[in-house]
Amino acid sequence: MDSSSENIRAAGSPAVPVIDISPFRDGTDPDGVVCQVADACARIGFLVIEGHGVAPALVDRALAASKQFFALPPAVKANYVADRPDRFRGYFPLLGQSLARSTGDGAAPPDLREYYVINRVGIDLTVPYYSDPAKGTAYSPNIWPDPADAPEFQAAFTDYYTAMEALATTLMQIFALALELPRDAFADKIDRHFTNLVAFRYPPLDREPAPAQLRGGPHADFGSLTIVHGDPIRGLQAWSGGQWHEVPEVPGTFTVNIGDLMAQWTNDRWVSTLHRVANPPRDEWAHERTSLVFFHQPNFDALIECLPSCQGPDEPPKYAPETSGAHLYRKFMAMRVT
Ligand SMILES: O=C(O)CCC(=O)C(=O)O
Ligand SMILES: [Fe+2]
Repeated sequence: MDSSSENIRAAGSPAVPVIDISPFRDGTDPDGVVCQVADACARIGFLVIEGHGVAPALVDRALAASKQFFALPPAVKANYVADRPDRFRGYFPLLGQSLARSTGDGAAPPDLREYYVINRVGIDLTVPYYSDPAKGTAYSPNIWPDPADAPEFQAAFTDYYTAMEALATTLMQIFALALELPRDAFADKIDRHFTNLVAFRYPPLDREPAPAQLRGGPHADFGSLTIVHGDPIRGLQAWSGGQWHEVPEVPGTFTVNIGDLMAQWTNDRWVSTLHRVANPPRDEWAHERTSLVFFHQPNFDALIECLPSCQGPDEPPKYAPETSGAHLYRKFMAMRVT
């Protein structure tokens, strides 16, 4: 089987470990957590975390607000489409983008999903770093739904974003230690991050999808790490060891996966794993899936180059140094279908 094969059912996945990170957060056994995370990042690039400290009510509010927004008529949702395609904010209609195109497959069909994107909250975007024209649309203000259309959306997403930002900071500290670096080694690369938080809706299927068309085509993520709150409606699958593995979506947990920039930093010692959102089997076509995904993205001008600790005499850097911003925009623009 190759990674483009269209199987729906994947292997169960003992390969993706469930890791309780509370001993790191409360300081009772930080090394134990660091070891488990290092192993998962090197082996499969996916882990499921519990003991993260994010209140379930925050997740529930963000999910409820997403569902309320997506239930609006298409003509209303269209009011929230950004004014230009490289401004990654607001509403993206069904069939407008293709994840697989980001991997160079320019003919891949569009993904079976719609979504809503927000970026930084709680900071002053008029300060020179953020308003600098050289940063393009990276630090554009958010597009918020009118409260008349989705009353809880802005508050729920602001709170969820803030919680994910704190969790990502903790994870980047765990990552630094797992790479035998000081705990704050990444701090000055992520203090002006431009992370997208995206609510995805994968609607029910009402017909056989086109050949190779999936809810989310095969791709690797673009940033440092991704934090996914999935749904009981499964579908997230990771490619490893020559087969697709179902990523366990355990209630109360988050799935974390490594993105391209972490692979570039570590010279592929850690894997930015190919993954996809598979279509449900025929008898589950009526089930829709809603996910909340935090795509942690280092500072726009952070130069991502092989960490000295990941470079040996026989391991020259595999990737040319590249900024976080350049990498992300290259990938974003490749995903466009319409
Ligand atoms: O919706 C999901 O669960 C994950 C989607 C995904 O992998 C992506 O958009 O990069
Ligand atoms: Fe992804």
